[in-house]
Amino acid sequence: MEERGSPDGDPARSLEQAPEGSETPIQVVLRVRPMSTAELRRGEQSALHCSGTRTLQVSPPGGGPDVAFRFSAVLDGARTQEDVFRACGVKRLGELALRGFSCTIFTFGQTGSGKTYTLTGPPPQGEGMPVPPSLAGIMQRTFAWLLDRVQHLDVPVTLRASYLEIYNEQVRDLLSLGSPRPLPVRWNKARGFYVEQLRVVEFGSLEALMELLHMGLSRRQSSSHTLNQASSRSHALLTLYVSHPTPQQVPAVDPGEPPVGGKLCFVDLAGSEKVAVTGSRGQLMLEANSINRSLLALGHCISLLLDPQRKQSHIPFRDSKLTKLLADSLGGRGVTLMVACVSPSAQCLPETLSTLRYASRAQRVTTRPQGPKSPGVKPPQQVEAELLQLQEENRRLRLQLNQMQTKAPGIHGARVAWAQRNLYGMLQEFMLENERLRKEMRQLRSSRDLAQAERHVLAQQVHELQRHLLSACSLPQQGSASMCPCAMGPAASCHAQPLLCSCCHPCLLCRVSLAHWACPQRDCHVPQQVVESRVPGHMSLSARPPPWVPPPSPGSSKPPRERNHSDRTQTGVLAEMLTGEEVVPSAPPLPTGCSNMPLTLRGGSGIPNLTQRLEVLTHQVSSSLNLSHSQPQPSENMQSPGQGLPPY
Ligand SMILES: Nc1ncnc2c1ncn2[C@@H]1O[C@H](COP(=O)(O)OP(=O)(O)OP(=O)(O)O)[C@@H](O)[C@H]1O
Repeated sequence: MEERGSPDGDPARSLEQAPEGSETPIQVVLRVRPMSTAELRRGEQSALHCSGTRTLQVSPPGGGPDVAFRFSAVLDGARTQEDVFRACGVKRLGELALRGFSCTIFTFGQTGSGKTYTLTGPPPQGEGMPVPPSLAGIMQRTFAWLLDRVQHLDVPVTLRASYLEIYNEQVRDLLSLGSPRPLPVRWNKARGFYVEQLRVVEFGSLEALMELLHMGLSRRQSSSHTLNQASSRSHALLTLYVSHPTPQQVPAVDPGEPPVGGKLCFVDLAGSEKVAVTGSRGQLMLEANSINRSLLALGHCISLLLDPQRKQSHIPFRDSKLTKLLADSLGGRGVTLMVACVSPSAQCLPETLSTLRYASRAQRVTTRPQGPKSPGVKPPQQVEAELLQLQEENRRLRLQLNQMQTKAPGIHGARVAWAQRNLYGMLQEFMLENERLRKEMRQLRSSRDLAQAERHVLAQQVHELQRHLLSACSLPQQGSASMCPCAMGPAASCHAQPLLCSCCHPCLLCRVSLAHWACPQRDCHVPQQVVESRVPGHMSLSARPPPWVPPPSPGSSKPPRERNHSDRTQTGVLAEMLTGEEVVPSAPPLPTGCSNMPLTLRGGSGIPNLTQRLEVLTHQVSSSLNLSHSQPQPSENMQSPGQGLPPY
């Protein structure tokens, strides 16, 4: 006979004997339920035989060698609920939880194999018909034992409970105040996987805890199918948190977080099922698929946990909510008991063999149980030693700090000096320059306004004088030769001719060439007004030669002042404002007095030119008026052109 498994008695005993943190195998108890009424009615035969208290023999229906499976405990259908409770060593697990360990009891098996019955007893037969105490499951018995045990403890114990189900891969709070809603499963280093916002309820009596249990059971998803009239369609996890609220205990990190301490978790897994056998359709089939998937993920994790090398690397606990929440129980620091449930019927043998293999693998998985991290009361010698160690560390750190401070001033002072020299100095320079630029800007604006006003007045005066001059020149001269409109002399007979010599510049006022007296063809000159009216494409005003620039005063021995940068900047800005032309601000000083080079209007020279022209025009007007009144001979009154108008 082939024998599998390596159980070793009481599931919690190995932990009692082994030191904390050592490799501890998952304990597996096998329970074979009695043949159900339906199975007996169908005349099905039993294929399982218990051999002793720890071995199960499987006899294939078609003959062949028996296969034996060995577990921590094997319980046949004749065993009572109390027998199961004792055989599982749940009291020892409860003691470990009180000491701060994290303990898990989970049932596993085919649908209808008796998992829920084992944990919570048979379902109530109706309203107001409580389950007889003799049929109470592991959970009720553990609750009763725990509450009794706590009352006899010397230290106060706080008990809390949470209850959730994983239904179609969603975590739902079975103790929620409102209707259950999906809750997220999170992970952090300190807690591992946990359900966020899960309600944790404190209880102080067995009745209160039973109420919580019934509340959860009534909310849990269940349906009827071929193999089970009240089949659980979800995995259910009820957790009891045990803590000792002593002054030494580290307070909980979050208000909603269970206090640091031990816990005892009861997991009622939904049963694996073959939908072809159970006849599940629609929603039932969806539920069955979800259940089977999560059980497959659990089996996969268990298989990988058997490989020591894989165990060190990666176990896919994240593949399902179930494996996430069982991660610590299977591969972490918990103490775990698995109760595998099977049907004795030969018709269920394939599923039963699957469960047995599953359970055999599971009992080879080991965990490293760890107790609470919160420190207990330390002996005085240890406290004294730690105190001395801390004092020494404190002295050493102070010394290091002093050394750093003695070195620091040089570095610190140099940095401050650098900052003062550079940053603060730069800041001051910028502020001064800004102030200077603001002042210069104010001056420029005021100069610009003055220049614009002056220019406007002068332009008006020029216009007025021009009008006077033209009207004076057009007066009829009886008995004498008619005067040239430029008032330089009598009008030449050529005024009637249309051509104007190209070397001559026109008079600004009468448009007659101002150099006609020097021109060999001056007899052919005509007033510019006549030319403008006769010649298309004549020169526009803007295209005419620029105004005159006054020469330096001959009597002045003072050399022209060298313009500095500010002057040039000011001049440039003014010129741009006045002419609209771009002027290079860094232009060299103007070549004043140079009459034979073409002049262009440059900045501030516009205003003196205009003033000069005004003076000349005023003189011309008065001369013209005098001439027209006294009718002098042209030869007598001919003035030197150089004395009349300034050259261009
Ligand atoms: N040891 C037992 N003694 C008497 N009746 C039992 C025993 N185990 C299970 N039963 C009965 O068998 C039926 C199925 O049991 P149970 O609901 O616990 O199975 P299950 O494994 O939880 O199924 P599912 O996975 O579908 O929820 C129930 O009617 C239950 O009362």
